Amino acid sequence: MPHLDPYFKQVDSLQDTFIERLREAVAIPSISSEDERRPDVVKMGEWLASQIEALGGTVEKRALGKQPGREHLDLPPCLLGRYGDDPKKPSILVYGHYDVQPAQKSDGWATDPFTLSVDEKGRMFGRGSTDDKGPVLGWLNAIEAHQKAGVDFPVNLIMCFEGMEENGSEGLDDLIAEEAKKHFKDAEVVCISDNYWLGTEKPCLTYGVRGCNYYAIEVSGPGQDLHSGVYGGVTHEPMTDLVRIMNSFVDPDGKILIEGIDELVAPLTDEEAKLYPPIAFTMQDLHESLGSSVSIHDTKEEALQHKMRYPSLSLHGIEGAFYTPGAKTVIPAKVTGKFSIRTVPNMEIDAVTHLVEKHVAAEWEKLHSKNTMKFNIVHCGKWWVEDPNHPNYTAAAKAVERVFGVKPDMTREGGSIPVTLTFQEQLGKNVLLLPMGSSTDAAHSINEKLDKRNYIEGTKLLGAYLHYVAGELRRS
Ligand SMILES: NCC(=O)N[C@@H](Cc1c[nH]cn1)C(=O)O
Ligand SMILES: [Zn+2]
Ligand SMILES: [Zn+2]
Repeated sequence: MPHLDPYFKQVDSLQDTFIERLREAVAIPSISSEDERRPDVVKMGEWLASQIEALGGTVEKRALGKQPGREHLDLPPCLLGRYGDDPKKPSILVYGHYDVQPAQKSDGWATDPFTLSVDEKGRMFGRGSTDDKGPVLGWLNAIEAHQKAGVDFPVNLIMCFEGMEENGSEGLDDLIAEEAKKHFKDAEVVCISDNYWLGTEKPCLTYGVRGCNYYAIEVSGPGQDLHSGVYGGVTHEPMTDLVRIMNSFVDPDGKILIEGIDELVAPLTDEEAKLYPPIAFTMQDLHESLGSSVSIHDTKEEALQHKMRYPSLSLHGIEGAFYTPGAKTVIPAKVTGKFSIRTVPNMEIDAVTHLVEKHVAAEWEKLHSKNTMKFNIVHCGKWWVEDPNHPNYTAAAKAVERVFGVKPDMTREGGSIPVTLTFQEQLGKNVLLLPMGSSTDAAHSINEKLDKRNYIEGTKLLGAYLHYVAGELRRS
């Protein structure tokens, strides 16, 4: 059993330093989906690179070219980092992202999203705190605590930190393919900390994610926005057309109404059904993380299956619509509806797109509208499922037991991290998701937070995992 107590003690005594590090990171509004924030994404990448270098690591800031479809924008660099180069130690690849989802105080945040605010319960609020700045910094914190505790770092750490994860990971697949036999060549396994526990108490190891096919439908007609009193009733309205189409995708119980989608889903076997009852999760956990009791399903097993192994379709928004307070009597001239499908085994990206496109065309036909409709694919990433009976998972389970005193749940994540599949396919190595945050962290939502306990114990966990995985890999 690795001698980890001096490391754990050092993590405890450095907690204020680690929180300051997170405060600095959260203060950089690295929103990858907003053009005007692109310099902040670049700034965040530079800040992160300087943190790695200050700890004695090396970093190459790899340019990824222009953003496809938005050629006026340079993609933010992907950081290819390394800490340690000892041929006697195994090399472990860790991935994370330094970009974040959009956030504005006016969305309903209780505090400024880009100022880390720690409350009396130790909840650290701020955009990116849990997704994914806190977990990324966890790896750096682990390095620092090893150095200050005088504990030998057990592995060579190969790092891949990108700045476009929340915007389709543009450019990353090509880079990974290019670097598979170079920067990533020594990596024996991959570990990613970018998802969440199912509840608030019990850690989990995650061996699957859903994919995400993201689409947009643009409907336009009038040459400009119109007065509804003057033109209402005499023109086809883009919003009316769009809402009809958007309304045809899914029923209020979440059932996808696009013909052929259900047939693409792998059936639930008796053996798989047995995996859900032992998972430590309650409907109360779900309601707590939802912030209310609006769940569709009544049992935890159904809820877990619909999060982990069935697809879902969500409507995200309508660009061009009138949405501010007040009663503007406008007919918007052009509106773009955005929606996505979370995909699962055995749904192939192109097969899903084909069915969606066919459905949209059929619904459009029914409208007999003189407006113009365009269907666009925004980005697609495939689902991923890994073999959890691998030393990588054995090591992580031992680390969880050591730090938290419990055996982790084995889960599949409802969200999407397409790079999991890319690493699995391009490197041919086992990939593990080892989350730091909990179910109540509100990633992507207002008041995103990371609990101090999850950050500090999570830092211990990431460090402990590196010791255990080094041991397991030596054994196998
Ligand atoms: N923490 C992972 C995460 O939040 N992933 C995003 C990825 C994505 C897909 N389309 C846009 N972003 C997710 O929404 O699951
Ligand atoms: Zn993330
Ligand atoms: Zn995210």
